[in-house]
Amino acid sequence: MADVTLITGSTLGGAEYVAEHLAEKLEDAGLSTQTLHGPLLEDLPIDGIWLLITSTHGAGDLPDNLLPLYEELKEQQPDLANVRFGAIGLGSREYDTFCGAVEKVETEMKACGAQQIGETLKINILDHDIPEDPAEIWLAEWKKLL
Ligand SMILES: Cc1cc2nc3c(=O)[nH]c(=O)nc-3n(C[C@H](O)[C@H](O)[C@H](O)COP(=O)(O)O)c2cc1C
Repeated sequence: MADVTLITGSTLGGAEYVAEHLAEKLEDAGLSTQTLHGPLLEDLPIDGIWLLITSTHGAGDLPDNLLPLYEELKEQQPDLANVRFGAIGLGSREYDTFCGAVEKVETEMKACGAQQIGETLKINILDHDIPEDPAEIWLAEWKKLL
């Protein structure tokens, strides 16, 4: 099992680029990683460390590729007491539902007993042309908490 499992939800690819960048940084720091774009529960280790990175679409909705996992968490309520997780959202302040998807995922992870490491980073793409930059800064602090 990898030290950190990165899980993405993305429609246009932005969250996937962020995940790939952060996976590289984690590997540089000597941690092993696995990156899964829109996995199902059965694809995931139910212990260890997850790093969830998702954009928001529709009106505060999850990207289509992360929706099945989110629904599994809601409906099956798997026991995630041995999972610790970090969370990053990509969104735009143009919307009232800024980063609504990552908030939903965070709530559901906690409802399943997972313990959050650090605070959720919400990246406003209007302020950051390159979302990898704030994500990398956040990661440097997050890594210290592992
Ligand atoms: C149709 C559409 C709806 C969106 N709705 C929201 C929203 O409700 N809240 C938000 O914070 N961002 C919203 N966004 C902004 C996206 O989350 C943002 O562009 C993000 O960088 C896309 O990342 P992705 O390439 O990983 O899908 C929306 C974007 C589009 C195109």
